[in-house]
Amino acid sequence: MKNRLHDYRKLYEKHQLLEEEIPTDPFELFHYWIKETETNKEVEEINTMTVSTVGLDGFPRSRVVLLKEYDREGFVFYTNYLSEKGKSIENNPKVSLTFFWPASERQVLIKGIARKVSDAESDEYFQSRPRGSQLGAWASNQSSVIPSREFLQKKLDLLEKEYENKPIPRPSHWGGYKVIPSEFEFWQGRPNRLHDRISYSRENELEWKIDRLAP
Ligand SMILES: Cc1cc2nc3c(=O)[nH]c(=O)nc-3n(C[C@H](O)[C@H](O)[C@H](O)COP(=O)(O)O)c2cc1C
Ligand code: PXP
Repeated sequence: MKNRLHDYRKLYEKHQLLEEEIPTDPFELFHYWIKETETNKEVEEINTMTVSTVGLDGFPRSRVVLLKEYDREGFVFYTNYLSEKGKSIENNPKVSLTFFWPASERQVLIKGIARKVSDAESDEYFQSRPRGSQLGAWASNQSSVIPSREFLQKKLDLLEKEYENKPIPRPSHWGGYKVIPSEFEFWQGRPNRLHDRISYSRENELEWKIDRLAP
């Protein structure tokens, strides 16, 4: 059976991205796009992004994570350092991030190097999480094969007892990565599939080369 999705057809026409209107600093444009998307209260989880890594087997692998912080240096997400992605990053820190905000017909691609954030930063973020999420980080040996759902639940039950009325420390294998970009691409959907694509490539600490790419 062939399932055709040919009739999904959306015309992108909400915005445009023109050279004369963009900042020289891609972080500024990213910030502007996030802030603008945030004003649309119908958009959920605008901080989701796809992080792609190169696996130990040489294959790329992508998964969604939550962007928790960004500044003029880079983009931070939190995860298990011993997960599949963690091991991949340790072996090859070259990653890409992809944001897709359908409501504003926009996509942002980022190419960069992932570096662990400091223990102090990871501690601070970990302590801000709900206790359930903190225990979840202890309970889940992320990416490993487990026998059943019950296995996880039992681990959680034991951890709840162990840490009852006690602060939960951050597992040393759980923390943040900051992706330091060397390239950004801002994609704005336009009619006739003739989208605007503006790329920023890092030239030095402060300067970026701006190019328009064919859609
Ligand atoms: C909306 C959403 C947000 C997620 N956020 C995170 C996150 O911030 N950190 C994380 O480790 N996994 C997050 N996940 C789970 C990952 O997609 C993935 O399943 C997990 O990190 C294991 O990936 P790996 O086995 O490739 O390392 C999220 C999944 C979804 C759908
Ligand atoms: C496995 C996993 N780890 C970490 C996170 C980040 O969660 P939090 O917002 O609690 O830090 C998520 C979000 O879905 C997740 O699924």
